[in-house]
Amino acid sequence: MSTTGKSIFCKAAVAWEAGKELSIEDIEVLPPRAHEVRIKIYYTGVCHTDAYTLSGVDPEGAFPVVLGHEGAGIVESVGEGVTNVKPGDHVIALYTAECRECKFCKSGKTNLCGSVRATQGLGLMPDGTSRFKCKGQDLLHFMGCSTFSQYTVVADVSVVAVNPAAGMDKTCLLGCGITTGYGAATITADIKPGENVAIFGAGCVGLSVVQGAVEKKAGKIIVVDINNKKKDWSFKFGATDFVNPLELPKDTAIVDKLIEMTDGGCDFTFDCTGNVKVMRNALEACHKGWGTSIIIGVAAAGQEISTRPFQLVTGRNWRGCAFGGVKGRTQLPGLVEDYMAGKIKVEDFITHRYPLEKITTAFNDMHAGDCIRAVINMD
Ligand SMILES: NC(=O)C1=CN([C@@H]2O[C@H](COP(=O)(O)OP(=O)(O)OC[C@H]3O[C@@H](n4cnc5c(N)ncnc54)[C@H](OP(=O)(O)O)[C@@H]3O)[C@@H](O)[C@H]2O)C=CC1
Ligand SMILES: N[C@@H](CCC(=O)N[C@@H](CSC=O)C(=O)NCC(=O)O)C(=O)O
Ligand SMILES: [Zn+2]
Ligand SMILES: [Zn+2]
Repeated sequence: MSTTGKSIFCKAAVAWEAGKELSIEDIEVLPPRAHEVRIKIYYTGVCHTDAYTLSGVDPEGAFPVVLGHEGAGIVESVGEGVTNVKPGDHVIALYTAECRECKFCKSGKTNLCGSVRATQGLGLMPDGTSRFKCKGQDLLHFMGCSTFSQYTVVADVSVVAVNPAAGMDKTCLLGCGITTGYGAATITADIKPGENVAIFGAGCVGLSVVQGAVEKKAGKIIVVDINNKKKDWSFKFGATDFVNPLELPKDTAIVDKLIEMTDGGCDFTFDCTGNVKVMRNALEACHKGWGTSIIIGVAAAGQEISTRPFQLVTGRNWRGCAFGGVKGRTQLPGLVEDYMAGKIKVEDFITHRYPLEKITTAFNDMHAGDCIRAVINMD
């Protein structure tokens, strides 16, 4: 029997309060309105940003909410006026929308899109309402995706159809972590052959920067991580060097070590930790005159970055990117093809797999240090 135009009742992991475990609930998912798409989510990754928001340190965090933003599924139904996807399409949800009509989209300078960002940040659909109900109350959406639900509703600008031959347990990871790191190296930095790079933090995002740096034929690809378990992972993805700052001699700072290893500093550094002290080190490890440090990590409310202005006066550049600078609707299908052609590793990032009921275990795994990505089977 068709579900089009009707509510769907399904399971979702609900975050009722900051700092509390997710709870598996029966929820109601309302039908998509105009320019909205309802998706049956098959798989979702668990990104550190989900844990960050659940912990309560996200200035935009609001509850109760259905978290999750790294999901792949199949379109169940669409609202009036949707032309970019249709029922049956295999899709990836996009937390960085692409409307192709706003000032940002038309600028050619950024992948950020202004079309739905304001309501997205409030946890609402573009018309200011929610499509989720549970126990008599509305649940908020998250990052325009809410992939920790068996069904979700997203704006049409926040979804892209991809090759249906690609396994959704893999393509879900292209919805955030892998694309973010790979795009940061290949699009935002656009590393040139021989350039030296340092990546701080070897999680899914950092290792994906490594993968992108290898693709761009970087010179030295130095991973900096305080966890020695990340050494083998770094070399597996193509790093040339691994440095644990906690193991340097007492009088050697990580910045000095990197400057020495790269004959004056790195061409590019990437923060993939969200730690503002690390961000400063990453900037100061850049080569005088031209080095660029790219902030990817997300820092807690109240955290600020600082350095001596002289670091910038003397030609270092400080910037950042969201989703690696990748335009989701335009570029993500191509990344899926690259994965299918064996040009981008995806399976290698999956260290844990769980059913929806075990999603809290996936959150706990993230803090244990040996989890790169956990993939949740939503079925
Ligand atoms: N800008 C964007 O678009 C996006 C941003 N993010 C953000 O990127 C960051 C990385 O995400 P993800 O890869 O999933 O996270 P992970 O936690 O998996 O990776 C972070 C890594 O950094 C290591 N680390 C922690 N502190 C330090 C330190 N002081 N010096 C060096 N290494 C350190 C961690 O070690 P340990 O294993 O011991 O914890 C871990 O290996 C997060 O802040 C996330 O929120 C994620 C996706 C998109
Ligand atoms: N809500 C936080 C900021 C969180 C943040 O920076 N998110 C990244 C993506 S992280 C993915 O895992 C992002 O895309 N930022 C750009 C955006 O428009 O949100 C806060 O308020 O500090
Ligand atoms: Zn993410
Ligand atoms: Zn736009």
